[in-house]
Amino acid sequence: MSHTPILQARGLKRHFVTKAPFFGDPTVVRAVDGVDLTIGEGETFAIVGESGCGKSTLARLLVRLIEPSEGQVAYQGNDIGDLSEQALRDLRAELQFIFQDPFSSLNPRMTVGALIEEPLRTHGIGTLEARSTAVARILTRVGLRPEHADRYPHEFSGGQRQRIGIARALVSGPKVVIGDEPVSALDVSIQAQVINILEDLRDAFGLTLIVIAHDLAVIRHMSDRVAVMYLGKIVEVSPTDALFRSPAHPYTEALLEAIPIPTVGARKAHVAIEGDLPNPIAPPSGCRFHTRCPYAIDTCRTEEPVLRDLGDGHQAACHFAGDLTLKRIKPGDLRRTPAAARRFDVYSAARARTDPAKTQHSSSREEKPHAYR
Ligand SMILES: Nc1ncnc2c1ncn2[C@@H]1O[C@H](COP(=O)(O)OP(=O)(O)OP(=O)(O)O)[C@@H](O)[C@H]1O
Repeated sequence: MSHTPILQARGLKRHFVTKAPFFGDPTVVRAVDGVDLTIGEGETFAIVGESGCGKSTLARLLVRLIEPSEGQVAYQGNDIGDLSEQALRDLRAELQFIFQDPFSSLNPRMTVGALIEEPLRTHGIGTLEARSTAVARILTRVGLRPEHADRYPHEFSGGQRQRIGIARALVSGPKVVIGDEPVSALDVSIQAQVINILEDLRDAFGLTLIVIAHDLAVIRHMSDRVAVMYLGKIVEVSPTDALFRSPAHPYTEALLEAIPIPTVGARKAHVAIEGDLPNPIAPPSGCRFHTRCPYAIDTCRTEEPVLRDLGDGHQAACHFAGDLTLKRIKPGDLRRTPAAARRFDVYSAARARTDPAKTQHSSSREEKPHAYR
């Protein structure tokens, strides 16, 4: 990553303590459980993962909409945990959020003009006249008209309301914008328009964009780098092309295999990842993905893999992530081609190095049905 760092998280955790309704001890949900990341100025950084893996919590921690249980976030090199009230208010103007649901995030009793102007008023930016000029200008930038300022949100379609949400987020001239599923509530036909607007504004204003999306096609299209989250941790982070070309973590591989094949008239091959997301109250030992991973060996059940550097900014937290060739081998491959059989031998040898107890049982692994098919 050649960009200057703009946001950095170190050892970031957010554990939600929920009280038991009647009896019993409170439970602790480890929503974000030790995240380190660096986001560069001007880059579009995506966060993906199944529902409940901690994406929204991480995004809220990055802009201090919620407080961490542990760890730090630095914006332009300064810890945002130590800010005074005033400095925090100034920070809020620079780090803005676009919410998923344009219906509930806009106050229905305020005109569109008042809604878009609100962040400027809150941060004491500009005179009344300058603010109304800024509102008219940003309305035009998002493809609406200045006279729309006098109308109310219910008079607009879903796509237009999301444009209003974007205008509201951008009017104060932020440096970082976080979109939490910014298009997933919209019709597919409208999604591309809203994405185009976001990309235009990003390029025009040199924004750093952090996008949370479950739609991998959106992410592939928009982002420079992707972080994959699983149960509160980042398990892979990579430039987008490399992630889609050669995922290094079995969870990423499973997410990619779950993408429907967009062939007209064909039945969609929508493959779900086997099993449910384990409860973040008691995450599995060792590698948190081992309970659903078709490659798991004993080591995976006991030793937690750390994010390892694979070169060119690609990192993955998997005991096998060092050799991407090995990662592509699936048990079923053995029965298909001699080349695949040879690769399987290499794979078994690598497993033996990591987990000698498993060497003599490698053939039994062939019988295990592949979890992603
Ligand atoms: N305020 C809260 N109190 C208790 N638990 C919470 C709270 N907010 C989030 N959680 C829990 O933390 C975990 C992570 O939630 P989070 O919303 O960050 O996940 P997510 O990946 O963004 O999911 P989604 O895609 O569904 O929004 C979930 O188990 C969720 O139930």
